[in-house]
Amino acid sequence: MPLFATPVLSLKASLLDEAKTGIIAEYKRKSPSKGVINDKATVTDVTTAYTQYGASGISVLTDTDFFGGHLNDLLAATVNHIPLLRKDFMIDEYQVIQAKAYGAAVILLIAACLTPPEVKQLAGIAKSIGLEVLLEIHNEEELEHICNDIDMVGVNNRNLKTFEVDISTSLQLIQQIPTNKLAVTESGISNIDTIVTLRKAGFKGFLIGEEFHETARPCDCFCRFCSTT
Ligand SMILES: O=P(O)(O)OC[C@@H](O)[C@@H](O)c1c[nH]c2ccccc12
Repeated sequence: MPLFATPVLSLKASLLDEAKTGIIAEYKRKSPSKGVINDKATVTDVTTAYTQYGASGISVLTDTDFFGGHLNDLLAATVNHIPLLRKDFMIDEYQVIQAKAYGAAVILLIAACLTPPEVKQLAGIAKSIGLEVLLEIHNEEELEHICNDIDMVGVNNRNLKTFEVDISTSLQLIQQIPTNKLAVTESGISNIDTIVTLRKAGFKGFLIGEEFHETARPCDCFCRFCSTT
């Protein structure tokens, strides 16, 4: 079967499945805010454990400069039968096609990096090749970037300029996210109580990275979360 005709998994359906945790677990080597996060655990080991312990989806950073990731990390994660999000700064059609070729089910479009017409264009291309689209917003103005081809809206709790995280960003913006778009909350989630609060507010997806890398074995931290969510 030609690559582009192969069916992809749906992150949206997986997040709506109440038998699962709603967690999108991230594989991350380093970040501009924290420096080195994980330089030991391999992408295959970590993503396999995330899958086994009940993640609804997996986010793989493919940006090299800031996050130490690579497209081959995405490919390595495809050994698992789980929706994969390509986490990168997407600005070009080529990257969307590349995401599909390396096994992603979903792309991230960051409103802060794109104009509303650019979001529309890239989201349209993604949908035409069977990918889902997660639009990331940080503030009220960026709600303007939401268009038909967006499946999920992610509120990033991390301020891109100061790197500070504030969960109230999610709690405020959820009220204005259209009800036909699945709401995801991103960054700075470090305990189960926060998930409970955000779930009550209406979020169906919880994107978590750093917290799972607090030990040399990210799956141990994930396991602790999942036994109680
Ligand atoms: O590691 P955290 O604080 O749990 O955050 C994960 C994820 O939300 C974060 O990595 C992220 C959210 N949006 C991004 C855009 C680009 C790079 C990274 C990100």
